Amino acid sequence: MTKQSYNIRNIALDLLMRISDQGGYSHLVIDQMLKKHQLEPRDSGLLTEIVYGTLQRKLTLEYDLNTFIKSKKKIDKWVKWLLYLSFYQMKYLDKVPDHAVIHESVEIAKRKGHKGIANFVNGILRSAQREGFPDYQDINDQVKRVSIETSHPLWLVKRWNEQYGIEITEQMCQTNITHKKVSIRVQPLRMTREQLLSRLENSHIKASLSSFSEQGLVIEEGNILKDETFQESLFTIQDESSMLVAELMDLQEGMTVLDACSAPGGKATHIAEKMNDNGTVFAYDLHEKKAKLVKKKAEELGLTSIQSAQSDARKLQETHAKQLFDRILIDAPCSGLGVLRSKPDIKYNKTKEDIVKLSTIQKEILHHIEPLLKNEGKLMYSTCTVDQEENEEVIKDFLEKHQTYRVDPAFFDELPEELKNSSGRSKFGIQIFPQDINSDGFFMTRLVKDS
Ligand SMILES: C[S@@+](CC[C@H](N)C(=O)[O-])C[C@H]1O[C@@H](n2cnc3c(N)ncnc32)[C@H](O)[C@@H]1O
Repeated sequence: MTKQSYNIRNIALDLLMRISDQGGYSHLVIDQMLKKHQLEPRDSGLLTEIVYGTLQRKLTLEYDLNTFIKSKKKIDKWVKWLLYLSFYQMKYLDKVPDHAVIHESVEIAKRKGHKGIANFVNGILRSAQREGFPDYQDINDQVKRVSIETSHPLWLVKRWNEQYGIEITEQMCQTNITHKKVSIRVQPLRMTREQLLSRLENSHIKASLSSFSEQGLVIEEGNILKDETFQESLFTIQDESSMLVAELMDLQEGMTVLDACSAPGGKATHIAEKMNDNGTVFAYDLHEKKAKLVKKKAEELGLTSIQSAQSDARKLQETHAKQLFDRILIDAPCSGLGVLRSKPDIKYNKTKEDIVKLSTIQKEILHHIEPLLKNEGKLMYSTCTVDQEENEEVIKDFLEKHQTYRVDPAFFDELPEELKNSSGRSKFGIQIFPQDINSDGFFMTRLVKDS
C-alpha cells in the first residue's frame, strides 16, 4: 500500500468494528494497524486520537445519537460506529472542520452501504451541526448524569458512588476521559535521570522530574518511543503510581525478593534496580509466554539479579519449600479499573462477576504465598484497580485469617506528601485515585509478619 492510498476515517471505522466485535484490546489492535499501514506520523496521531477518543466516549456518543434518531428502524452496527466517530470529531476535535467530517462520512456510507444510508448519515450529522449536542445537566439523576457525561457504565458509577461517594466518583470519571502523560523510569545503573533528561533535551523531548520516584521522568512533549534512548534501553515506560510500588517496598541491597505475579516485568526490574542489581529477584507468572517477557526485559535492561519462570503463584510453596524471602510482592491480577485512560475497553467489558472471581483469586494467592515470607519480612500487595472488593476487602480478609500479620505503620509515613492525607487512605492501605497525582488508579499496602 502506498503512503497516500489510505483513508484515515475508513481505517478508524475498521478498527472500531474490530475492537467491538472481537473484544480485542484496543491498544494492541491499534498498534497492529499502525504497523500494517505505515501511516505518516501526523495521520497515525489523528487515527489514534479518533479511535481512542471514540472508544473512550462511546456511551456519551450513543446517548447523543439517540437524541437525533426519530424512527425505531434498526441501524447497522457499522453505521452507528461511523456516526460515533463523526460526532467525536465534531464535538472534541478543533482541527477538523465539521463540513469535512460530514462530507467524508457520507462518502464512506455511500461506499460501504448505499445511497439511502448515505442520506441517513448526512441527515443525522447535519441535524447535530444545526441543533448542537445535548446538555447533560438536564439529567436529574446525578449517577446517571456522570455515567452518560463521562461514558462509564451505570453499574460501575453506582458501585463507585456507593464505595467512595459522588464527589470522588465524578472526579475519577472525568479524569478517566482525559489524556495522561507518559512517564518513564531510568535504568540507574546505566545513567542518572539528570543525564537522561539532558539527552532528551538534545532530541527536543521535554520532560520533568517525577516527585514520586527518584528514577522517574514525566514526558511533557515529544514522542519518547521514537527516540534513540528507547532503542538503547536506558529506561522503562511506567506509570508513576506503578513506580511507587517498588519505592515503598523498603528494599535493601542483597535481599531475596519474590515477585509472584511479575509479567511483563515492570516492577521486577524496578526492584532489581533499587537493589543495585545486587540480590535475587525470583519473578514468576502464570503464563509461560509472559514469564519469558520478564526475562527479555531484564536482559534488555542489563539486569542479572532476576530469575524468571512460569508458575501459578498458588503453587510456589512447592518450588521454594526450603527458601524464605525478605520481601514479597503480589501485584495481583485485577479488573484494571485504574487504567481506563490507556485501556478504555476495560470499562465496557468488565463485569461485577469478574470482580468477585478476581477477589477470590487474590485471596488465594495471598494465602498460599504468605508462608514464604521470613519473620519480620514485608509483603507488598498492589493492584491497578479501584474497587474495595479487590483491595481493602482482600486485605481485611487476609488479616482476619493471618494473625501474625499487620499493616506496617511505617508504610504510611513513607507515602509521598501528596498522598499522606488523601481520601483513599484507610487502615488497610492506600487507594490512589487517578485524579490524586494524575496517574493510574492503584491500590497498595505493605504488611509485616511478626515473629
Ligand atoms: C498486574 S499484572 C502484573 C504486572 C507486573 N507486576 C509488572 O509490574 O509488570 C498481573 C499478572 O499476574 C499474572 N497472574 C494471573 N494469575 C496468576 C497466578 N495464579 N499466579 C501467577 N501469576 C498470575 C498475570 O498473567 C499478569 O501478568
